[in-house]
Amino acid sequence: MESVDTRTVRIGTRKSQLALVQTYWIKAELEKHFPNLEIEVEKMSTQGDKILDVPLAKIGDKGLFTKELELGMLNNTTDFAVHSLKDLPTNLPEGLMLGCVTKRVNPADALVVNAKHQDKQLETLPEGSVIGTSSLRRLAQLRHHFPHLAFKDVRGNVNTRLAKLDAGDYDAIILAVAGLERLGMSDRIHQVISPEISLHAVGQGALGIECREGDTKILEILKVLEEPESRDRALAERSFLRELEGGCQVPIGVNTSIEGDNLTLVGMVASLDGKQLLKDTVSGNRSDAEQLGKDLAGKLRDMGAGEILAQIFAEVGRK
Ligand SMILES: NCc1[nH]cc(CCC(=O)O)c1CC(=O)O
Repeated sequence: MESVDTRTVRIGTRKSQLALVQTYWIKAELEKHFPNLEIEVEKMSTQGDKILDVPLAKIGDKGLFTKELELGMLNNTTDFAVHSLKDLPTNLPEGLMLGCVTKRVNPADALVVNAKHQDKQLETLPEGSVIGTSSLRRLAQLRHHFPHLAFKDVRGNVNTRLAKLDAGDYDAIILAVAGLERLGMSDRIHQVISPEISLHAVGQGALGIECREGDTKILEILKVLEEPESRDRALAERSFLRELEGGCQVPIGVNTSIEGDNLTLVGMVASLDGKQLLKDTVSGNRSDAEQLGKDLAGKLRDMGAGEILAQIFAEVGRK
């Protein structure tokens, strides 16, 4: 059999700083395992990178950050794409698959504050403080716990958002811990938000590598990057989201943990005003990860999640 490291491998990536950091990390890891592998990086612009003046929730999220990368794989100009797993839709185009989930870093959200609030926490920010977030999930949960705060959309990559915060457009913004850490900006993490306050997005903190279905050589190469716990947790979380038919831009949050063979999945669905917040937990063998996600979705549906989501799709003006 021909060895896996005798062909050139081409990685497709977005051009944002975070995407490039993640892609070059994957490239370096693969080069450690396969010193003879030739790896090229193909930088592409996605719709999500181009449309910067419309709130994310209004555009919808069906592959906003992934479509162009997927076309590259389908027409064989690239072999795989590195995504923040949370940006990867739960249903992939025909012919493509989630080939690998890498070891997850801290999946929590972080509060980042304007300098004038250095001495404050989420709990002590003054009434009316303006919090920047483009995520309905963060919005709904924070409104639920802190109805006295004000919320405003913020778009752009991490650097753009931080610049707007520092310029005084916001009192604080919410960003993923993982993104800030990967960009070497851990010093901006003012407070790590606990799961009791805000459950994170499905897949947050892990990288997902998408590739052609049945491309055994690429799948063989990607195996060295796979981390079983992160993979099982991601499968449970993605199955939960898929079952509720929500993308990244719906107020759905999760938290997962594994102890021994037991996987616990916490999930929530909230209304945009934060007044309704449904939350429940399932637990079972990690080999049934996807079934656990479905079970939890069923539980939340029984509690009324379907009505909350239908209301949101009507409000946001799509579906
Ligand atoms: N939607 C943008 C996006 N996609 C992935 C991350 C952070 C890294 C991660 O969650 O893995 C971010 C920025 C953010 O939410 O702050």
